[in-house]
Amino acid sequence: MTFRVASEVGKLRQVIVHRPGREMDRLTPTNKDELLFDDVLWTQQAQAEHDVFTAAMRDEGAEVLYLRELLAEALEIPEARHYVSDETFEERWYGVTGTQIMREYADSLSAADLAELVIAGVTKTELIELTGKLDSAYLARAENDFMVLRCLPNHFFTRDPSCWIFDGVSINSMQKVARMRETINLEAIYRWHPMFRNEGFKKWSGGLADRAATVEGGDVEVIGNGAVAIGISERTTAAGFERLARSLLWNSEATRVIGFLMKEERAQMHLDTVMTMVNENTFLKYKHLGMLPSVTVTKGSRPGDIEVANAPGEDMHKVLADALDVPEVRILTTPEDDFAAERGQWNDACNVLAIEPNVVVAYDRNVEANAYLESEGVRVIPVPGAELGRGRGGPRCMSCPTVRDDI
Ligand SMILES: NC(=[NH2+])NCCC[C@H](N)C(=O)O
Repeated sequence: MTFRVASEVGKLRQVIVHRPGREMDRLTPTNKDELLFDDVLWTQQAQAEHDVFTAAMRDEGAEVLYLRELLAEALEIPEARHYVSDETFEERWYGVTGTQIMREYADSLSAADLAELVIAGVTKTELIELTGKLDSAYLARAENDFMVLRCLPNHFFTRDPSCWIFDGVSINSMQKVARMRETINLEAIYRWHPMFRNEGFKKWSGGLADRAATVEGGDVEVIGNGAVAIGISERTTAAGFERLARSLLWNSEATRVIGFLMKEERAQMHLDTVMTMVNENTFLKYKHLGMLPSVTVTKGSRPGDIEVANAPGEDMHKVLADALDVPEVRILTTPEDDFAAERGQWNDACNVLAIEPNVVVAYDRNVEANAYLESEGVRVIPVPGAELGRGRGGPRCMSCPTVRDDI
């Protein structure tokens, strides 16, 4: 299968997901905010919900790949192992001896256990039990239940640390400390996993090396007709946006890259929390999103140059229509009162995953939004999300499509 995603809605063929695991058991009321969750999760129930989600995608013909397995398989390759260990166990975080202690322990593990360690993290008490060592300023300072290596509970939002755009992938530098190490794991998978390492796909970004120029996949929508829409948001910076746009315009089939200027707030951290596509020219849009001002980037005249054109908020729908080369786009906004709209958006009512045009996966709890979509001719495949949704992400966030049919 050739890795390629040139549309938000082309038939979904292959997708990377992560089934929540032991990392979720590390979430507590004390650390949840820092770890970007609004509540602690019932892990087994979250897993059961996730299994329904993956079954739904399989039933519709998509191949489901698990990040944990991909990572464990990649880590069988010595170079991948070195890369992940070097980047994960970093002196600048854990000091000289803390790093040594963790690194020695990591080196003793099988590939599968190392994958588990970098996802689930480890507490001070566990590390001392496992290694018998504690002579380190970093460890001495930490409380016993402190995660000396943080867990990565947001890994099941596979949309964000990497995203496919046309025939390449953007491996993303993440905005929040809680998610930065996810990038390392994706980098290892794409560079060394046997499924990817000999494929000639392109890389649009520099991963960790992009540092402050962050981009998160939840902001990136390949809307079609060579156009990409990106939220410049709480998570994707203007710099990250322009650098990705330049890379796409000069190296891919992208003809324009639109940046929507979003509010910086948690409820709408990514573009896909407020607007997703349900078919080639139809967007499901949050009632209170309003009209977003935008910047459209096209190729400049000299190689590597880009040109930026501003458009005011009132042009938002026209900007989308022009990009798709249609007279107008269809905007679906659930007709409901302001309370229901705000509650729905909080529960990812707008974060649907298209399986093909007019077929989407959505959380079952968003009853009004789903009924409205059905009334507009969209088949909704409902999946439970009472636990999963506590991390503020829905079906689109939980999926990283690697192959979709072209439209
Ligand atoms: N594509 C998305 N909307 N992802 C949602 C990610 C939610 C996650 N808790 C975070 O704050 O990063």
